[in-house]
Amino acid sequence: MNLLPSAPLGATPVRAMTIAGTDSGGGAGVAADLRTFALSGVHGCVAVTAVTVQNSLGVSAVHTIPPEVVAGQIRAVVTDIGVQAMKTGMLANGAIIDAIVDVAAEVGLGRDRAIPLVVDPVCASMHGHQLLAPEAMDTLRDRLIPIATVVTPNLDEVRLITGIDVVDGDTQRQAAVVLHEMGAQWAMVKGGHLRSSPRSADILYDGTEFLEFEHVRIDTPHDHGAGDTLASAMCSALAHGMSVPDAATFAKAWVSESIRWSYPLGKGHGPVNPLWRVAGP
Ligand SMILES: Nc1ncnc2c1ncn2[C@@H]1O[C@H](COP(=O)(O)OP(=O)(O)O)[C@@H](O)[C@H]1O
Ligand SMILES: Cc1ncc(COP(=O)(O)OP(=O)(O)O)c(N)n1
Repeated sequence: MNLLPSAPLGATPVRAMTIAGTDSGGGAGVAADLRTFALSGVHGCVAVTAVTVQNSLGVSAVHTIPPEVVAGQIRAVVTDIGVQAMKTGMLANGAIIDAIVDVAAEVGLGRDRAIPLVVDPVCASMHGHQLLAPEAMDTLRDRLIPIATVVTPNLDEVRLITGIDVVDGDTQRQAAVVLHEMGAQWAMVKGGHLRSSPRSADILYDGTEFLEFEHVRIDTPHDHGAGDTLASAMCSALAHGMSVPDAATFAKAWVSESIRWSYPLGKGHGPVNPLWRVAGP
């Protein structure tokens, strides 16, 4: 695959910010995003939204950060360091989403503004633990999705956001149309959960054409953090100035390799592994 360039040693790299939760097991959330940012030539900045007590078996507790502290982290970074792209992951509740959307208008974040925004609408962990309060769904739909440069739901998230039960390529495309109509500039509907298919195919749509990104389904239980890794790779590519379709091509290849080289960790699901990028023989 084509890799993204790193800045010469001593020079300031491009910057991106993740607005997301922490995973104490290090597999998903902020930890996953920072791994992908660093390995794709991007200096990663962080706005923490929540701390999760999490391991390979699941999430057992969540502590949320006050909305004004989330907004403060974003404002502090944009006004000093400057970023070329941002992504959201776990946002925990509607008040945090409101704070992000409000500060986004102030700092020029979102579609048709200076800083592109990848929205990974994380609602629950792979074990079913809630990572977004159900009452925040309207705020996600009505306020955050309309400022997304790209929104990247998995099929469970698609069902919660659009009510569409994706069972094949046709329903996957229907869901992409609805997400675009909700205001996202591009919708990428991920097909990782269509487990009966021998290929894992994601559909990208911008209101005019459907683009498909697919890879043979890799047989592994160690896929924790796959969604975060796809979205952060897309964010890195956008920070480097790539178009959304080119960023999606990069991100799909990046996450596929990272799933291929995932490893066991703990007693449950291990993480996907972007360290293939630097691993030696
Ligand atoms: N077993 C797999 N083999 C190859 N690609 C996969 C596999 N599982 C997921 N993917 C890809 O990983 C990315 C994350 O997908 P998905 O599992 O649907 O999201 P999430 O991790 O948010 O639940 C997508 O690009 C998807 O196609
Ligand atoms: C803190 C935190 N953020 C996000 C997730 C979800 O990770 P994701 O890659 O979307 O999916 P799973 O690995 O849970 O399938 C998380 N678990 N924790």
